Amino acid sequence: MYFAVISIFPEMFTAIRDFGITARACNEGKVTIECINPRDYTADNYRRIDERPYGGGPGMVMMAEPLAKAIDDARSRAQAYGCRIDAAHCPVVYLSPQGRQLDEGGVLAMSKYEGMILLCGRYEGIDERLLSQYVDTEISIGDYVLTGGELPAMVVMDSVIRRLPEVMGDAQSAEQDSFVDGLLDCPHYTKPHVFADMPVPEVLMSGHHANIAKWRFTQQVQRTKARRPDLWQAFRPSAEQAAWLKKMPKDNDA
Ligand SMILES: NC(=O)c1ccc(N[C@@H]2CC[C@@H](O)C2)nc1
Repeated sequence: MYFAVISIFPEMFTAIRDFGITARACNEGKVTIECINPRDYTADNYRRIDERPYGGGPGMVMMAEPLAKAIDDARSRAQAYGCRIDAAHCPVVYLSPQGRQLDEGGVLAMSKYEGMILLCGRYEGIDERLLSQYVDTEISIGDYVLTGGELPAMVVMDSVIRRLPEVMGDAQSAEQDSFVDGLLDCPHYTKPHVFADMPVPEVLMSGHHANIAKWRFTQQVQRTKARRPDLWQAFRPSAEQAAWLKKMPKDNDA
């Protein structure tokens, strides 16, 4: 999968290109992340990419032209990579608090794209004419304002890359993540067997895989009910999960 990020701070993206699963996916050629700096598309000696806002007010606004040229270049790079560069296969995505809130369903949908061009703003934002002309969809990672779109862009790329079939090594581990089956994750334990006088729950030491699976599901149900009643309301159990729920002691229905 191809990602182009348009940002005046390309060095920030070492955070996902140089570490962990996302770095491995890049090194194995399963993912390409190209950083495109709008400053490289300016015509003046000062490499201006921002200007004072029309109508007055504080701060600066990012100018349309350098971003337009950067997006055009990103599209031709995506095409060279093999992407069809329409909105259905390789959308231009603007990260902003005005966007559609990112959730696991949206992540799964984005993991089907051939590529994505992620537009990262700074200052007070980007000239509206660039957004209306070039942006296919806006995404928000939450109802809060950040100094730039780079961290949201990395959140989007991280969550999408880990859902790519060719990247999910042990598919099970991704399946058991919070939200993937609509429930929060269960607790996890590893060595040592006793920590701070607390032993690991016996069932996990039993080697009885069916009991372990049931215990983990029960933990997910209890946690989801306690911490995210909204998720519990929306939860649609599989046939197997519905059977297990029926057998759960009443207190689990608290
Ligand atoms: N919640 C979010 O996903 C989010 C995205 C971007 C952002 N800030 C940038 C800086 C200027 C403008 O481009 C928007 N803040 C919050």
